[in-house]
Amino acid sequence: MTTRVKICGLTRVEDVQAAVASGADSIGLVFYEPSPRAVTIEQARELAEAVPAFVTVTGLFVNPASDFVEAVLDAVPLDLLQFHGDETPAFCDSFGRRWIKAIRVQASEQISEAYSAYNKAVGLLVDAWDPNRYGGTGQSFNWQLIPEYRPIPLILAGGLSSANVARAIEEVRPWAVDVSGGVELSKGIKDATKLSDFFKEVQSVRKTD
Ligand SMILES: O=C(O)c1ccccc1NCC(=O)[C@H](O)[C@H](O)COP(=O)(O)O
Repeated sequence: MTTRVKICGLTRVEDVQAAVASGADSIGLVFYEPSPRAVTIEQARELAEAVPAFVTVTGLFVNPASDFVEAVLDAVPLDLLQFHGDETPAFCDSFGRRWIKAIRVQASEQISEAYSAYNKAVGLLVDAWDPNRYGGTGQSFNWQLIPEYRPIPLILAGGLSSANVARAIEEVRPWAVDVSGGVELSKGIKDATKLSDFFKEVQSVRKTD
């Protein structure tokens, strides 16, 4: 099976272009001010305009106010919403858009519970737990905690890079992988060589399937 790739935390048009040229299926824009990868609505619109047909734009939020999500949706052509905080299923479902729920994994049961609770999501993103940060930590977690039963497509995130993504795909068999820090030069600035190396590794598994 082909593994999709989302590149998250883009802040520059040239990085969007490099990610798309490398083969990204989705571009993630962070609408969470404390993040070093946060974009303004104006910046996001410019970045989204650089995304061609058949590549999706995902807007990432952490415990946002409804009004803020609505304001972003009014200005930026987002294909998907990604909720990375403690949002309820009803909140995630209240915008009339397709959405992904992200959880920070500490135990296997958490994933099964999230599958039941967020059953209207189009993807469940599993990321590393960090007591102080909601995501983009550059840390991986114990992939053995991920159950085989996946009623909703599983997106693997957390500390992925060209050094471990092929092994991650072989071991976890996710629907998609999501990466931010592993393809960066510095926070919010992507590195074209790291992007290209990342995709080569993903491709290497695709070829052996
Ligand atoms: O990227 C951030 O700064 C961020 C901040 C708060 C919540 C989520 C955030 N990023 C979410 C992502 O989708 C990242 O791609 C994911 O957490 C993996 O990040 P990394 O471990 O750096 O690859």
